[in-house]
Amino acid sequence: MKKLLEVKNLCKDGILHRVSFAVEAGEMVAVMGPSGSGKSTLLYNIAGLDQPTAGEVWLDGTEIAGLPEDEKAALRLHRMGFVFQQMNMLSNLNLIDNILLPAVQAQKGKRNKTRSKDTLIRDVKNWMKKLSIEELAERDIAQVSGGQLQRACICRSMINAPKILFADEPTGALNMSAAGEVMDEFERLNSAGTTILMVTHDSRVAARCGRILYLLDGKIRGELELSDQKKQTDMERMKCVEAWLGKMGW
Ligand SMILES: Nc1ncnc2c1ncn2[C@@H]1O[C@H](COP(=O)(O)OP(=O)(O)OP(=O)(O)O)[C@@H](O)[C@H]1O
Repeated sequence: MKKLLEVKNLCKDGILHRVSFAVEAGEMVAVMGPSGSGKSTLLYNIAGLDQPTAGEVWLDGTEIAGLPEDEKAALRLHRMGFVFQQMNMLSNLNLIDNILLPAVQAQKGKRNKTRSKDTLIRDVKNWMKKLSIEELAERDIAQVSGGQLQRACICRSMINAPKILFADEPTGALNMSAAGEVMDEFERLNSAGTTILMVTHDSRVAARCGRILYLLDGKIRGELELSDQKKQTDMERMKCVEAWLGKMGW
């Protein structure tokens, strides 16, 4: 399989210490580790939302960390999707306009508009339908549940067909059933070919990924491969993850 993301000796102030790993196209990988171990910092530095102090981040053949800010922003818009616990939706826009926004931004400045406004709206509605929130298009973001809002964030993150989706505690603010639904969506996206790198505290969530990286004090201390255990039940996979986390000192 082709390496889509390659992180080489990434350092950030005193937080990350020469972190190296790769993610292949089509993988769904979780990053776990104790609070303060540097998981969010790792995600932000990989995704170009923060500037590493040293090291390289290669996405699909482009080194991101050394790029000027405007080029990084363009890469984020066109090739990356983001789903965060805080969700970062704009409160002055309704649900559909929040999802539409990055799609409209991606068309700006393009001499040959690849998607007309009607096409963009159709694409947004298609995503909302896929994630069962099409009835909520006109609602304010304060008028939907946490799970529905997180599904809207997933629509927004997918609207420009990213190469990779970054998620920081995407189920952190959700109850168990909403978290399960959000994970169902991630699994569907991953099965359809989207590569996903997510930070989670939840072993139930991590057990649904193909691989888990364990971060401690800003270093990767272990890795658990789960892709060969697809035939196991969710409960068996979770037990396997919890046993491994126990060995890692979780
Ligand atoms: N902007 C910042 N400036 C300075 N230190 C920071 C900053 N952001 C985070 N830190 C520190 O870096 C360390 C790692 O933080 P980070 O948020 O990456 O950890 P985490 O593993 O994601 O934690 P949690 O699981 O609690 O979200 C912590 O000690 C934190 O206090």
